[in-house]
Amino acid sequence: MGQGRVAVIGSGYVGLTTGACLARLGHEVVCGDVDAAKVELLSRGEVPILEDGLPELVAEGLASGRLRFVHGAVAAISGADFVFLCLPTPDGGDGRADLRIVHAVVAEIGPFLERDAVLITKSTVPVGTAQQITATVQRPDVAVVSNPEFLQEGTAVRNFMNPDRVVVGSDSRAAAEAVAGLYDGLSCPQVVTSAESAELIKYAANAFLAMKLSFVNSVAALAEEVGADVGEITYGMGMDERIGSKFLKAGPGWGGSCFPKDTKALAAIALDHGVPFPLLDATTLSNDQAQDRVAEMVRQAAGGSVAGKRIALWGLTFKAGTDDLRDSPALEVAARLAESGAELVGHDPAVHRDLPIKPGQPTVRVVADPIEAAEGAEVLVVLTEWPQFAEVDLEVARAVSAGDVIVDARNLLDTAAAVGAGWTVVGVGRPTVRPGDPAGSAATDAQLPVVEVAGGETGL
Ligand SMILES: NC(=O)c1ccc[n+]([C@@H]2O[C@H](COP(=O)([O-])OP(=O)(O)OC[C@H]3O[C@@H](n4cnc5c(N)ncnc54)[C@H](O)[C@@H]3O)[C@@H](O)[C@H]2O)c1
Ligand SMILES: O=c1ccn([C@@H]2O[C@H](COP(=O)(O)OP(=O)(O)O[C@H]3O[C@H](CO)[C@@H](O)[C@H](O)[C@H]3O)[C@@H](O)[C@H]2O)c(=O)[nH]1
Repeated sequence: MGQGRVAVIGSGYVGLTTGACLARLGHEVVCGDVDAAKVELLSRGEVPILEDGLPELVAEGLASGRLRFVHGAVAAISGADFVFLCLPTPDGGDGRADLRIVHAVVAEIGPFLERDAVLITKSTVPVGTAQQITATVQRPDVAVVSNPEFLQEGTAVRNFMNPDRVVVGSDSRAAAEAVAGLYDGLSCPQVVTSAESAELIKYAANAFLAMKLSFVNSVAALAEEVGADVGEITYGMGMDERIGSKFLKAGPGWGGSCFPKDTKALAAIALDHGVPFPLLDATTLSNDQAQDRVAEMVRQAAGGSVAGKRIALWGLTFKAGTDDLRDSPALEVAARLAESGAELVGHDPAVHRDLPIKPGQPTVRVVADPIEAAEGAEVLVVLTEWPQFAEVDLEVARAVSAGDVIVDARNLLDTAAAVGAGWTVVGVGRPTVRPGDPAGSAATDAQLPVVEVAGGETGL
C-alpha cells in the first residue's frame, strides 16, 4: 500500500473518522477545521462526538504522530498529496444541496495546493460538483476525485475499516486509482467510475435505503389496519435474498443528517435535469406520514388530545448509538406533540441538555433517568431504539406514571413484560396488546422461528 500525505478538511463525523482511520492505515494525516475550539479539543485527544472506537483511534494517531489537528484549511494542506473535503453540504432550503462552504474552501485552498495534489470530495455533493471544482481551481496539475463516504453514525469506524466497497470517480483514471490506493489496506472491492457516476452512486444509495424504509413504514400502517404484524411480514420478505433482511425495521420514520437532505437533493437533481422521479417525493411524503401516525398514536393514547398533558419521550437522537439530533424523527414527533399543546419530558442516554424543538415551540425538558421522565406522564413514548430502554423496570415506570399506555414506536420493549406490568402497548405495525389479552404478538423480528420443510427436491 502506498503511504500518502493526507489533509482532511472538516473534522466532523466524516472528517474525523476519515482522518483517524487513514492514520491507522499508516498515512500521515493533518486535519484542518474552521472551529478553533474543536481543533484545540481534538489536539488534546478529546473527541466531541459520540462515535464508538473513535477516541481510541484519535489517541493512537496523536501518539504515533501520524495524526495532527490544525486550525483552518490552508494550514492543513501544506505538504499534502491528497486533500479530502469533508465539509457540510446541508439542505439549501429548496431541497438542493448548499455547496457554499465547499466552494468557499476550494477557492481558499486552490492556489496553495501542492503541485500534482489530488483534491477529493468525500462530502455528499450533487452531480457536476467535481467539474465545478475543476473549473474553480484552474490548476491542470490538480486532479479532482469523487470518493463518497457510506459510513453510518455510531458504527463509523467499523464501517470505514470494513466497507462494502470504496467508490472513486474522476476524469483522471490515474488520480482515481491513486485515491483508491490509500485504502489498499482494507479488503473490499474498489469501484472506479467517472466523477458523475460516483457522485450519483452516493445519492442513489441513500435515497434507495430511505425508500426501502418508507415502504416498510407504509406496510406497517397497513398491517395495523388488517391486524397483521410488520415484524412477521418483514421477516418473511427479508428471507428473499433479492430483498435482504437489513433496513426493514419499521419505526417512527427515518431521519439523521443524511437521508432527509439527500433524498430531497436527488429529487432536485432529477428535476433540474428534467427527469421525472416521483418515487423520491413519495419517499419523503411517506416519511412525514409515518411521523404523523406516531404523533396520532400518542394523541389517541392520551384519550384524543395531548393538550396540557405530560408526555414522556424515551429517546431523542435519530437512532441509537449516536448523539446526533439532526433531523431526528424523535424531534419531528415531539414537534407535532408540542404543536398540539403537550408538555414534553425526555430522556436520552446521549443528550444532557433541554432541547428547543423548533422556533416558537417550547423545549423538551431533558432528565437524566428514564424513570424520572415517566413520572406523572400520561403516555410513555419510545422514539429511539437505545437498548438501555429494554432494561428499564417497567413496573417502576408504571408506578410513577399517570397513564398506562406505552407507544413503542421502535417495537423495542418486551411486550409481554410491559403488559405484565400493567401497560397497554401500542406498537408500530403490530396489534395493540392490553393487560388481560392473550399473549399477543410479542415476538421480535429476530426471535421468529424458521420452520424448515423437509423434502421438496424438484430437480430444478
Ligand atoms: N454524518 C454522516 O454519517 C455522513 C456519512 C457520509 C457522508 N456524509 C456527508 O459528509 C459531509 C460532512 O458531514 P458530517 O456529518 O461530517 O458534517 P459535520 O457537520 O459533522 O462536520 C463538518 C465539519 O466541517 C467543519 N467546517 C465547516 N466549515 C469549514 C471551513 N470553511 N473550513 C474547515 N472546516 C469547516 C465544521 O466545523 C465541522 O467540524 C456532508 O456532505 C455529509 O452529507 C455524512
Ligand atoms: O431498519 C431500519 C434502519 C434504519 N432506520 C432509521 O433510518 C435512519 C437512518 O439510519 P442509518 O442509515 O443507520 O443512519 P446514518 O448514520 O444517517 O447513515 C445513512 O446516511 C449516511 C450519510 O450519508 C450514509 O453514509 C449511510 O450509508 C446511511 O446508512 C435512522 O433514523 C434509523 O433509525 C429505521 O427506521 N429502520
